[in-house]
Amino acid sequence: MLQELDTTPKPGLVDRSDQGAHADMDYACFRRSIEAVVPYFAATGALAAGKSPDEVLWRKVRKIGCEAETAMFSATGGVNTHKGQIFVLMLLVAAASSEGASGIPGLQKGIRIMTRGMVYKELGNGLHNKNELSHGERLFLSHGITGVRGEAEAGFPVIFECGLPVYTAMLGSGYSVNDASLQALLAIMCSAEDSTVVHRGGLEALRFVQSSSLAAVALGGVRTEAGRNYLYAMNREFILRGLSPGGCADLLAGTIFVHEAEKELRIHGRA
Ligand SMILES: CC(C)(COP(=O)(O)OP(=O)(O)OC[C@H]1O[C@@H](n2cnc3c(N)ncnc32)[C@H](O[C@H]2O[C@H](COP(=O)(O)OP(=O)(O)OP(=O)(O)O)[C@@H](O)[C@H]2O)[C@@H]1O)[C@@H](O)C(=O)NCCC(=O)NCCS
Ligand SMILES: Nc1ncnc2[nH]cnc12
Repeated sequence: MLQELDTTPKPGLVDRSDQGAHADMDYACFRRSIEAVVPYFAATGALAAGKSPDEVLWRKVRKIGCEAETAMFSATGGVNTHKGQIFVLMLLVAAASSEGASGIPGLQKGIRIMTRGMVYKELGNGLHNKNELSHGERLFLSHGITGVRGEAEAGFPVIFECGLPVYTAMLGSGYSVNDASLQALLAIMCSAEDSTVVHRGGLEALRFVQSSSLAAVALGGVRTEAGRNYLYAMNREFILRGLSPGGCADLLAGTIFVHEAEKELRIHGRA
């Protein structure tokens, strides 16, 4: 979580140099949020150890996730800093600590089993009767967007097929952790259906985020001066338009976690 926060310059997002397109949160607020939620991940890892990654485990993990969300809101004074990230990382921590984890295929399989049917159960069924809807729920009804739940049920393809290969290749070529994270974020932004972006600016904003990320990658991203300049310009433009790809930041944190978890699993002979 810290590495995601520290990655700079992230377009429209809070980082070491600015607070992106956010009036209500800054770097210090994110640090408080991280401090508040970290213990819940340790609890999830301990709970999942040696267990099958199934619906029973996920129900228990989700309860811890809800507690983490409550701790986040009380640390930030009610600001949603990490709701999506808590959800993504809880799932990944549970899958990586569980019995089923053996390398990337095992990790993805565990996630898919734990979240099987989630989109239908939580979005496709009965939302019309709910009094209060979250942004994600509302966007499902208006645009059919499945957001973080759809990503999870599909086994986080944006992490495993976009973020992770780019992150690993960049580190393997000798780039810094910051550069590798930025390049992975661009790859994620090219593909993710980020409901935070759609909530703020509609489908047009999502197309803008995806096409400007593609343009940045085409220029070489952080690997060229032109790409770096473009990235700074993207940050200015996202701030002007009030765009924050918060869901993509969550998937970057997931990418970083998977990279580290894969090393750990290899060390312990489970990859
Ligand atoms: C499943 C839960 C995440 C709950 O879902 P919920 O329906 O409550 O929330 P959503 O609106 O669907 O948002 C989920 C957050 O997921 C992130 N996200 C969006 N798209 C993607 C994606 N494609 N892949 C991954 N992640 C995605 C995103 O989080 C980030 O953005 C947040 C900041 O957004 P911002 O616009 O600045 O702030 P808001 O307050 O949201 O808007 P304003 O009102 O200010 O305009 C930041 O958090 C980032 O992390 C989405 O926000 C999970 O919470 C859950 O399981 N909850 C428990 C449900 C339950 O079981 N309840 C019963 C008892 S506890
Ligand atoms: N660094 C960040 N800035 C804004 N929203 C986020 N959601 C998760 N990480 C974020």
